[in-house]
Amino acid sequence: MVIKVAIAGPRGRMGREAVTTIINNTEFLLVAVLDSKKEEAFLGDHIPIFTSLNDLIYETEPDVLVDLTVPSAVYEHTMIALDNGVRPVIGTTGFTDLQLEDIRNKVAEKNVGCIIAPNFSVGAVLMMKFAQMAAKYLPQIEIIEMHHDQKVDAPSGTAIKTAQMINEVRSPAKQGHPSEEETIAGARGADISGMHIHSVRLPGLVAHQQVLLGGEGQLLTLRHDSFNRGSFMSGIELSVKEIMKRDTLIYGLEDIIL
Ligand SMILES: NC(=O)C1=CN([C@@H]2O[C@H](COP(=O)(O)OP(=O)(O)OC[C@H]3O[C@@H](n4cnc5c(N)ncnc54)[C@H](OP(=O)(O)O)[C@@H]3O)[C@@H](O)[C@H]2O)C=CC1
Ligand SMILES: O=C(O)C1=N[C@H](C(=O)O)C[C@H](O)C1
Repeated sequence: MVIKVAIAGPRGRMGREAVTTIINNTEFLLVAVLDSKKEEAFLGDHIPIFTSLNDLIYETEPDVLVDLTVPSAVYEHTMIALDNGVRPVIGTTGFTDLQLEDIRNKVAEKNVGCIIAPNFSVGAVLMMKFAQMAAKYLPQIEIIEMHHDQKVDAPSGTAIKTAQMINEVRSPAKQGHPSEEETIAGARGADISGMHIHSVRLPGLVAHQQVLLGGEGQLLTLRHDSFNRGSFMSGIELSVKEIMKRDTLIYGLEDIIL
Protein backbone atom coordinates (compact mmCIF):
# COMPACT_ATOMS: atom_id res chain seq x y z
CA MET A 1 0.00 0.00 0.00
CA VAL A 2 1.36 3.42 -0.94
CA ILE A 3 1.36 5.83 2.04
CA LYS A 4 -0.20 9.22 1.29
CA VAL A 5 1.98 11.94 2.82
CA ALA A 6 1.51 15.68 3.30
CA ILE A 7 4.40 17.95 4.32
CA ALA A 8 4.05 21.17 6.32
CA GLY A 9 6.85 23.71 5.78
CA PRO A 10 7.93 22.66 2.24
CA ARG A 11 10.01 25.80 1.53
CA GLY A 12 12.10 25.49 4.68
CA ARG A 13 15.62 24.05 5.01
CA MET A 14 14.25 20.71 6.20
CA GLY A 15 11.00 20.84 4.26
CA ARG A 16 12.74 21.20 0.87
CA GLU A 17 14.86 18.14 1.51
CA ALA A 18 11.89 16.16 2.85
CA VAL A 19 9.81 16.95 -0.27
CA THR A 20 12.55 15.44 -2.47
CA THR A 21 12.92 12.42 -0.17
CA ILE A 22 9.22 11.63 -0.10
CA ILE A 23 8.80 12.15 -3.87
CA ASN A 24 11.75 9.85 -4.62
CA ASN A 25 10.47 7.01 -2.42
CA THR A 26 8.08 4.74 -4.32
CA GLU A 27 6.45 3.59 -1.05
CA PHE A 28 5.10 7.13 -0.55
CA LEU A 29 2.89 9.51 -2.47
CA LEU A 30 3.22 13.24 -1.70
CA VAL A 31 -0.41 14.38 -1.95
CA ALA A 32 -0.12 17.99 -0.73
CA VAL A 33 1.97 20.55 1.13
CA LEU A 34 0.97 23.05 3.80
CA ASP A 35 2.67 26.44 3.61
CA SER A 36 2.33 29.71 5.51
CA LYS A 37 1.69 31.51 2.22
CA LYS A 38 0.53 30.52 -1.25
CA GLU A 39 2.31 32.30 -4.09
CA GLU A 40 1.52 29.49 -6.55
CA ALA A 41 -1.22 26.85 -6.71
CA PHE A 42 1.16 23.91 -7.06
CA LEU A 43 4.56 22.78 -5.89
CA GLY A 44 6.30 21.52 -9.04
CA ASP A 45 3.64 20.82 -11.61
CA HIS A 46 0.99 18.97 -9.62
CA ILE A 47 1.36 18.93 -5.82
CA PRO A 48 -1.32 21.25 -4.39
CA ILE A 49 -0.28 23.92 -1.89
CA PHE A 50 -2.65 24.71 1.00
CA THR A 51 -2.54 27.34 3.72
CA SER A 52 -5.30 25.65 5.76
CA LEU A 53 -4.57 22.22 7.22
CA ASN A 54 -8.29 21.47 7.54
CA ASP A 55 -8.78 22.11 3.81
CA LEU A 56 -5.68 20.07 2.95
CA ILE A 57 -6.96 17.07 4.90
CA TYR A 58 -10.51 17.37 3.56
CA GLU A 59 -9.38 17.58 -0.07
CA THR A 60 -6.37 15.22 -0.20
CA GLU A 61 -6.90 12.73 2.67
CA PRO A 62 -3.27 12.08 3.67
CA ASP A 63 -2.36 9.14 5.92
CA VAL A 64 0.57 11.01 7.47
CA LEU A 65 1.45 14.67 8.07
CA VAL A 66 5.19 15.41 8.28
CA ASP A 67 5.64 18.74 10.09
CA LEU A 68 8.86 20.74 9.65
CA THR A 69 7.67 24.22 10.50
CA VAL A 70 8.05 26.50 13.53
CA PRO A 71 7.27 26.17 17.26
CA SER A 72 4.39 28.66 16.99
CA ALA A 73 2.51 26.52 14.41
CA VAL A 74 3.33 22.89 15.15
CA TYR A 75 1.06 22.31 18.16
CA GLU A 76 -2.06 23.37 16.27
CA HIS A 77 -1.05 21.28 13.23
CA THR A 78 -0.56 18.22 15.42
CA MET A 79 -3.94 18.60 17.13
CA ILE A 80 -5.80 19.17 13.85
CA ALA A 81 -4.14 16.12 12.29
CA LEU A 82 -5.01 13.90 15.26
CA ASP A 83 -8.60 15.16 15.35
CA ASN A 84 -8.94 14.13 11.70
CA GLY A 85 -7.28 10.72 11.99
CA VAL A 86 -4.08 11.80 10.19
CA ARG A 87 -0.90 10.44 11.79
CA PRO A 88 1.58 13.21 12.63
CA VAL A 89 5.34 12.74 12.17
CA ILE A 90 6.72 15.80 13.87
CA GLY A 91 10.28 17.04 13.41
CA THR A 92 9.56 20.59 14.54
CA THR A 93 11.00 21.37 17.97
CA GLY A 94 10.05 23.86 20.69
CA PHE A 95 7.05 22.15 22.33
CA THR A 96 6.23 23.14 25.91
CA ASP A 97 5.71 20.36 28.49
CA LEU A 98 2.03 21.29 28.63
CA GLN A 99 1.64 20.95 24.85
CA LEU A 100 3.32 17.55 24.91
CA GLU A 101 0.91 16.45 27.63
CA ASP A 102 -2.10 17.67 25.60
CA ILE A 103 -0.85 15.74 22.57
CA ARG A 104 -0.33 12.61 24.66
CA ASN A 105 -3.94 12.87 25.85
CA LYS A 106 -5.26 13.52 22.34
CA VAL A 107 -3.40 10.49 20.95
CA ALA A 108 -4.94 8.32 23.69
CA GLU A 109 -8.40 9.76 23.04
CA LYS A 110 -8.27 9.30 19.25
CA ASN A 111 -6.10 6.13 19.07
CA VAL A 112 -4.13 7.73 16.26
CA GLY A 113 -0.35 7.17 16.27
CA CYS A 114 1.99 10.14 16.45
CA ILE A 115 5.78 10.45 16.34
CA ILE A 116 7.52 13.47 17.80
CA ALA A 117 11.20 13.14 17.00
CA PRO A 118 13.44 15.93 18.28
CA ASN A 119 16.17 14.44 16.07
CA PHE A 120 15.72 12.12 13.07
CA SER A 121 19.42 11.21 12.62
CA VAL A 122 20.48 7.79 13.84
CA GLY A 123 23.83 9.12 15.08
CA ALA A 124 22.16 11.70 17.31
CA VAL A 125 19.76 9.09 18.70
CA LEU A 126 22.75 6.86 19.53
CA MET A 127 24.58 9.80 21.14
CA MET A 128 21.55 10.45 23.38
CA LYS A 129 21.28 6.78 24.32
CA PHE A 130 25.04 6.51 25.03
CA ALA A 131 24.80 9.65 27.19
CA GLN A 132 21.97 8.08 29.17
CA MET A 133 24.02 4.90 29.68
CA ALA A 134 27.12 6.83 30.74
CA ALA A 135 25.18 9.12 33.11
CA LYS A 136 24.66 6.24 35.54
CA TYR A 137 28.41 6.23 36.15
CA LEU A 138 29.31 9.88 35.48
CA PRO A 139 26.30 11.96 36.62
CA GLN A 140 27.98 15.40 36.40
CA ILE A 141 27.02 16.55 32.95
CA GLU A 142 27.07 19.62 30.72
CA ILE A 143 25.46 19.62 27.27
CA ILE A 144 26.74 21.93 24.55
CA GLU A 145 24.53 22.18 21.48
CA MET A 146 25.61 24.16 18.43
CA HIS A 147 23.35 25.18 15.56
CA HIS A 148 23.10 27.52 12.59
CA ASP A 149 22.12 31.10 13.47
CA GLN A 150 18.63 30.92 11.89
CA LYS A 151 17.33 28.52 14.55
CA VAL A 152 14.48 30.09 16.57
CA ASP A 153 14.30 27.82 19.63
CA ALA A 154 16.90 27.37 22.35
CA PRO A 155 17.89 25.02 23.79
CA SER A 156 17.48 22.61 20.89
CA GLY A 157 14.90 19.85 21.05
CA THR A 158 17.75 17.35 20.95
CA ALA A 159 19.45 18.86 24.01
CA ILE A 160 16.18 18.88 25.97
CA LYS A 161 15.45 15.26 25.00
CA THR A 162 19.01 14.27 25.96
CA ALA A 163 18.54 15.82 29.40
CA GLN A 164 15.15 14.12 29.79
CA MET A 165 16.65 10.73 28.94
CA ILE A 166 19.50 11.31 31.38
CA ASN A 167 16.95 12.33 34.03
CA GLU A 168 15.51 8.81 33.85
CA VAL A 169 18.75 7.46 35.38
CA ARG A 170 20.18 10.48 37.24
CA SER A 171 18.80 11.98 40.45
CA PRO A 172 18.47 15.78 40.41
CA ALA A 173 21.68 17.31 41.76
CA LYS A 174 23.15 20.79 41.62
CA GLN A 175 26.52 20.83 39.88
CA GLY A 176 29.52 23.09 40.31
CA HIS A 177 30.51 24.91 43.50
CA PRO A 178 27.63 24.96 46.04
CA SER A 179 27.84 28.73 46.30
CA GLU A 180 28.70 29.56 42.67
CA GLU A 181 27.14 32.77 41.34
CA GLU A 182 26.74 34.14 37.84
CA THR A 183 28.31 37.57 37.57
CA ILE A 184 26.74 37.82 34.10
CA ALA A 185 23.24 36.29 33.82
CA GLY A 186 23.17 33.11 31.76
CA ALA A 187 26.86 32.33 32.13
CA ARG A 188 26.14 28.81 33.37
CA GLY A 189 23.51 28.13 30.71
CA ALA A 190 20.06 26.59 31.13
CA ASP A 191 19.54 24.35 34.17
CA ILE A 192 17.65 21.06 33.91
CA SER A 193 17.72 19.20 37.25
CA GLY A 194 21.17 20.61 37.93
CA MET A 195 22.59 19.72 34.50
CA HIS A 196 23.51 22.67 32.30
CA ILE A 197 22.76 23.21 28.62
CA HIS A 198 24.74 25.74 26.57
CA SER A 199 23.39 26.88 23.19
CA VAL A 200 25.76 28.17 20.51
CA ARG A 201 24.39 29.84 17.36
CA LEU A 202 26.73 30.61 14.46
CA PRO A 203 26.53 30.82 10.67
CA GLY A 204 28.13 27.81 8.98
CA LEU A 205 26.93 25.32 11.57
CA VAL A 206 24.15 22.77 10.88
CA ALA A 207 23.39 20.71 14.02
CA HIS A 208 25.99 19.55 16.54
CA GLN A 209 25.96 18.41 20.14
CA GLN A 210 28.49 17.39 22.76
CA VAL A 211 27.62 15.75 26.04
CA LEU A 212 30.43 16.23 28.56
CA LEU A 213 30.47 13.81 31.50
CA GLY A 214 33.04 14.66 34.16
CA GLY A 215 34.48 12.51 36.93
CA GLU A 216 37.49 12.65 39.23
CA GLY A 217 40.48 13.12 36.92
CA GLN A 218 38.52 12.22 33.78
CA LEU A 219 36.18 13.51 31.08
CA LEU A 220 34.02 11.52 28.69
CA THR A 221 32.93 13.49 25.61
CA LEU A 222 30.17 12.20 23.36
CA ARG A 223 29.79 14.22 20.19
CA HIS A 224 27.49 14.09 17.19
CA ASP A 225 27.59 16.28 14.08
CA SER A 226 25.02 16.63 11.33
CA PHE A 227 26.95 18.17 8.45
CA ASN A 228 23.91 18.36 6.21
CA ARG A 229 20.13 17.80 6.36
CA GLY A 230 20.45 14.54 4.43
CA SER A 231 21.39 13.10 7.84
CA PHE A 232 17.74 13.42 8.95
CA MET A 233 16.01 11.93 5.91
CA SER A 234 16.24 8.19 6.63
CA GLY A 235 14.69 8.89 10.05
CA ILE A 236 11.76 10.65 8.39
CA GLU A 237 11.24 7.74 5.97
CA LEU A 238 11.40 5.22 8.81
CA SER A 239 8.95 7.27 10.91
CA VAL A 240 6.39 7.57 8.11
CA LYS A 241 6.41 3.80 7.61
CA GLU A 242 6.45 2.98 11.33
CA ILE A 243 3.61 5.28 12.34
CA MET A 244 1.25 3.40 10.02
CA LYS A 245 1.60 0.43 12.42
CA ARG A 246 1.25 2.33 15.71
CA ASP A 247 -1.55 3.93 17.68
CA THR A 248 0.42 5.54 20.54
CA LEU A 249 2.66 8.57 21.00
CA ILE A 250 6.32 7.89 20.27
CA TYR A 251 8.47 10.70 21.65
CA GLY A 252 12.01 10.14 20.38
CA LEU A 253 13.23 7.75 17.70
CA GLU A 254 15.10 5.58 20.21
CA ASP A 255 11.83 3.69 20.73
CA ILE A 256 11.74 2.55 17.12
CA ILE A 257 15.43 2.52 16.08
CA LEU A 258 17.17 0.89 19.05
N1 LIG B 1 13.74 16.48 14.13
C1 LIG B 1 14.81 16.74 13.41
O1 LIG B 1 15.64 15.86 13.13
C2 LIG B 1 15.04 18.12 12.91
C3 LIG B 1 14.19 19.09 13.31
N2 LIG B 1 14.36 20.37 12.86
C4 LIG B 1 13.32 21.30 13.26
O2 LIG B 1 12.46 21.46 12.15
C5 LIG B 1 11.90 22.77 12.15
C6 LIG B 1 12.17 23.41 10.81
O3 LIG B 1 13.53 23.65 10.67
P1 LIG B 1 14.11 24.41 9.39
O4 LIG B 1 13.69 23.70 8.16
O5 LIG B 1 15.56 24.65 9.63
O6 LIG B 1 13.32 25.80 9.51
P2 LIG B 1 12.96 26.86 8.36
O7 LIG B 1 12.72 28.16 9.06
O8 LIG B 1 13.97 26.78 7.26
O9 LIG B 1 11.58 26.30 7.77
C7 LIG B 1 10.34 26.43 8.40
C8 LIG B 1 9.30 26.58 7.32
O10 LIG B 1 8.01 26.51 7.91
C9 LIG B 1 7.21 27.49 7.28
N3 LIG B 1 6.07 27.82 8.13
C10 LIG B 1 5.99 28.70 9.15
N4 LIG B 1 4.76 28.72 9.67
C11 LIG B 1 4.05 27.81 8.96
C12 LIG B 1 2.68 27.38 8.99
N5 LIG B 1 1.82 27.89 9.89
N6 LIG B 1 2.29 26.46 8.10
C13 LIG B 1 3.13 25.95 7.20
N7 LIG B 1 4.44 26.32 7.09
C14 LIG B 1 4.88 27.24 7.97
C15 LIG B 1 8.15 28.67 7.07
O11 LIG B 1 7.64 29.56 6.11
P3 LIG B 1 7.85 31.18 6.30
O12 LIG B 1 9.30 31.34 6.57
O13 LIG B 1 7.37 31.78 5.04
O14 LIG B 1 7.00 31.54 7.49
C16 LIG B 1 9.39 27.93 6.59
O15 LIG B 1 9.35 27.72 5.19
C17 LIG B 1 12.54 23.49 13.35
O16 LIG B 1 11.67 23.40 14.45
C18 LIG B 1 13.79 22.67 13.63
O17 LIG B 1 14.18 22.73 14.98
C19 LIG B 1 15.36 20.71 12.02
C20 LIG B 1 16.26 19.77 11.61
C21 LIG B 1 16.19 18.39 12.03
O1 LIG C 1 16.87 23.57 13.95
C1 LIG C 1 17.65 22.65 13.58
O2 LIG C 1 18.42 22.78 12.64
C2 LIG C 1 17.61 21.37 14.29
N1 LIG C 1 16.69 21.21 15.20
C3 LIG C 1 16.47 20.04 15.97
C4 LIG C 1 16.68 20.35 17.43
O3 LIG C 1 16.22 21.40 17.90
O4 LIG C 1 17.26 19.52 18.14
C5 LIG C 1 17.24 18.85 15.47
C6 LIG C 1 18.61 19.17 14.95
O5 LIG C 1 19.41 19.48 16.04
C7 LIG C 1 18.55 20.31 13.94
